[in-house]
Amino acid sequence: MSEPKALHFGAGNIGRGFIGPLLVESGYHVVFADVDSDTIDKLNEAGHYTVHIIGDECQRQLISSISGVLSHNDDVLSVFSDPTVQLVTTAVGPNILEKVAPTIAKGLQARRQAGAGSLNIIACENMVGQTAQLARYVFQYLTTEDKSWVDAHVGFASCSVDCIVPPCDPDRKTLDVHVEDFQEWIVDEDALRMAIDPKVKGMQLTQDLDAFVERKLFTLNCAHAIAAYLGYVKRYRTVDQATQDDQIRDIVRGALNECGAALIMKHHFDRAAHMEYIEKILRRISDPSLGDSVVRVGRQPLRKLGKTDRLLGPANLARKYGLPDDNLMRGVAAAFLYNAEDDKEGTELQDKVKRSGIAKVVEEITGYLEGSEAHAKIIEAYRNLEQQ
Ligand SMILES: NC(=O)C1=CN([C@@H]2O[C@H](COP(=O)(O)OP(=O)(O)OC[C@H]3O[C@@H](n4cnc5c(N)ncnc54)[C@H](O)[C@@H]3O)[C@@H](O)[C@H]2O)C=CC1
Ligand SMILES: O=P(O)(O)OC[C@H]1O[C@](O)(CO)[C@@H](O)[C@@H]1O
Repeated sequence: MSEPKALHFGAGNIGRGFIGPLLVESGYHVVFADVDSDTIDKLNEAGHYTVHIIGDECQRQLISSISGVLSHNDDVLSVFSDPTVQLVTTAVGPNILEKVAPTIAKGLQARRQAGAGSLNIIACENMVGQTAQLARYVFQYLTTEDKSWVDAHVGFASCSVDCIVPPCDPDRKTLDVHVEDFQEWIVDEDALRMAIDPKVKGMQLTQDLDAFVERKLFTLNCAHAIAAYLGYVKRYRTVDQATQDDQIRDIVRGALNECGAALIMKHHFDRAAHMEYIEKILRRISDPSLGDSVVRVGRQPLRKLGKTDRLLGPANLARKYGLPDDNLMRGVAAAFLYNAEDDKEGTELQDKVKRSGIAKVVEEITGYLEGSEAHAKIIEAYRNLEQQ
């Protein structure tokens, strides 16, 4: 039997640092598909790279059994037609799913024509229901005949993916990556079309994905985003520097307690275990050895201000249960001040504020009407932060 393969879109930090290594360790040959030709050339020329695991002892892991294809040419279609490829993953960024969908649709069509059998697809992006969203995009490009084949043969499984992989070499002179030693990948078992074989080390399957996704996005990503946005306002460079600031740390911890109370109510999490989870996350994001910049963690503020994303998602949940939300609202307010250089969404947000005024923009983005209690809290926090 030939070596099993997995096709992974996005040879970036999480692709090279987390998803790729787990697949390789589990016995897969990983074909990375990316738009960046330089990265693809390097992957094919070197055939390996090193993952540096940041922890008490810095460990190294050599990743081989890898290759690369450009994601926008026909080579990637022949990977879809290969029956030894039974798993396709992505880590390209939530806003890019729409762009990879036509290629995935063509790939699935090629697979059907080649009679290469069933397949599972798992998008590993930080958002609620990322693979279901990808499936909706893909279906727009399928014929009726292809749609019924895909329905019967392709599993689109959403997941929660948690491992901090800060960029260690933004210019990608080397393919090496630095990753933290915490790893969690939880996949919706019910959405798989076939068993994942070989099993992927470290991949947990669940029938209760929503609880895991909200626990992670509304805790790790919420804390991270609030620390990054408040850190940006106070001109800290890294998230760990921001969390050393007592005022920021209190707001982040307060926000996690507010959201934690709501998550415990909704998902019936064990309170003590959830409190431990919060503490662990505060320790993780405060680790100076990650050197994670506030501009990486805060990138794309409009996406992060989405109604089900890491800031408004927890704020809405707390409000739904009539629970305190003051710290969450401070985090939301800080996001409205984000204007990092080279961040198109930051620029777009600040242009909107200049054109329409903060009150209108808060109403438009959050859905909280001017004059409501929630809206007033955000504006008050925004005005206070503006003074800093
Ligand atoms: N870095 C991290 O610690 C974590 C990231 N994530 C999620 O993983 C996703 C990727 O994040 P990172 O790896 O940090 O970003 P990144 O920017 O390092 O990697 C994204 C990769 O996608 C590639 N790409 C862009 N457009 C593409 C296209 N049309 N087709 C194929 N490849 C394309 C880029 O060239 C780049 O190599 C995001 O959704 C993020 O939220 C999730 C958990 C952890
Ligand atoms: O990747 P995004 O969604 O832009 O957000 C950055 C976040 O993702 C992570 O990289 C990993 O979950 C976190 O470090 C951070 O909260």
